[in-house]
Amino acid sequence: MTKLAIMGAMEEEIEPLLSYFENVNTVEFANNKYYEVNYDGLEIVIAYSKIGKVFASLTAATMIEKFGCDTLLFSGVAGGINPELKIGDLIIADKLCQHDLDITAFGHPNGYVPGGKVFIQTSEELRTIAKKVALENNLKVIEGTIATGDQFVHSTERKEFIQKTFDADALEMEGASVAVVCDALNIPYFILRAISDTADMDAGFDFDEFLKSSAKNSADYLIKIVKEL
Ligand SMILES: Nc1ncnc2c(CN3C[C@H](CCSCCOCCO)[C@@H](O)C3)c[nH]c12
Repeated sequence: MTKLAIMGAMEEEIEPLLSYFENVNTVEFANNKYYEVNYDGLEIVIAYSKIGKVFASLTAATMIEKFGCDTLLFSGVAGGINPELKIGDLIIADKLCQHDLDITAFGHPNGYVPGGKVFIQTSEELRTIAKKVALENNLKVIEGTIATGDQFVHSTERKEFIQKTFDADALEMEGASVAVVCDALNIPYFILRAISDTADMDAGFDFDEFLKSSAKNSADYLIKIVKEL
């Protein structure tokens, strides 16, 4: 029987998800709160990690190791790189990388450390379900590469570095760390984001303006996917 982890990074990213559920049991653990719900017989644990790769790794590992989740879905917002991605648009990650992981001084590529890999692939099965749901609901969704780093990107220069180095379509601060954890623990995972800004000089203003509406776009689509699991 599947036990599902649904994760975001910010409270604003899981608030629209929690609104779908009643009878929520809250478990406090490791300076965080984990919300247990039951949905059509499906056991689900929902949490927001707090911002950045370290918090996201802790939450993903906790949901799997402590709560026993065997599938992990992430819902949230992202900065758009691919010009096809407008604010509010949805992107599903087929693979993820860490744009700020850098030991190039030793001849290694950006995003690589020994024992790791630059790109980590998400679950093809979950992506297939998601694309079917998008088709059935007439939702425009892009599938692409998401780059993760511990910085809010708000400059064309950094955005272009990430695009050129990783051919990334969008960027954020948690997805690749969730990917490393799920890949190591052999847990199928799915990373969904809606665009809140385009990671350039206007990013901060756009983020503030579109966080809530984009987080809802992602959450509403994710719930439709959950119903198919
Ligand atoms: N351009 C961008 N660069 C990097 N990441 C993103 C993302 C994705 N999420 C949103 C959030 C931004 C962190 S700061 C939020 C403001 O906090 C305000 C609290 O005072 C973090 O969890 C990553 C959207 N646009 C981005």
